[in-house]
Amino acid sequence: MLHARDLKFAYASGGFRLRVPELRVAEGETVALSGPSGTGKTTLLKLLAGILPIQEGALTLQSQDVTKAIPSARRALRRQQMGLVFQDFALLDYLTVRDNVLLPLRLAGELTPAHEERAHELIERLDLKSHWMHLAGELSQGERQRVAVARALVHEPRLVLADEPTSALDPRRSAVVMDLLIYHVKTKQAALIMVSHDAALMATLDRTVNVEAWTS
Ligand SMILES: Nc1ncnc2c1ncn2[C@@H]1O[C@H](COP(=O)(O)OP(=O)(O)OP(=O)(O)O)[C@@H](O)[C@H]1O
Repeated sequence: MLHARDLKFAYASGGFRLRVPELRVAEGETVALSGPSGTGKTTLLKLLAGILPIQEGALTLQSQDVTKAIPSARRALRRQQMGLVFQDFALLDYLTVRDNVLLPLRLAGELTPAHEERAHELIERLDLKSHWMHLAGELSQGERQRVAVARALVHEPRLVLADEPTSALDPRRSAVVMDLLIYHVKTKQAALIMVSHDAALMATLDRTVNVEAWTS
């Protein structure tokens, strides 16, 4: 599903350097990225998502070499094949929960009634049914985070990249989110790469990769 080899990345401001000798993630696999704060976990997720450019090394996604793919091709791949949950949730406050979940599909002209049905099911499963037509700007942080999870899963992506997707949630809702993510990966032969600082939560995934050794 994903193969990164000799990836190297540095921000223009200098200082931090990430070097990933090799990372392989198979279909149906769930992987936790661990390591102390500032070791590059979010940076690595952004490289894999194509939000940051690959400066050196090679990245293959579903047998497709995306190392030198142009930005529009990476955007299309991200939209169609990936589900992303980042720490800022990236919701539009002036849109409803429903419209936030469906917006990427609507903008791409790919929205179908089946997507709307799935969005509703996800929102119900995430205990947000009563908020379906509420504005995102009126939600708590935990509610916003769960909307971001629904948006990441609505199009049944092959690869889910999630940066601490339960950080704002109580234990019961964390468990619901983790169940949803893992169920998706296992039933659709997708893959999950997830940043976490929570040992109990990491233990629910197939394996943990410590990013610390890849940083200088
Ligand atoms: N846009 C940026 N420009 C310059 N440096 C950055 C930028 N974003 C992050 N960094 C730096 O890169 C390093 C790695 O940051 P990153 O957010 O990837 O770490 P992390 O392991 O995800 O941290 P945390 O666990 O605290 O979320 C840090 O030293 C950070 O200050």
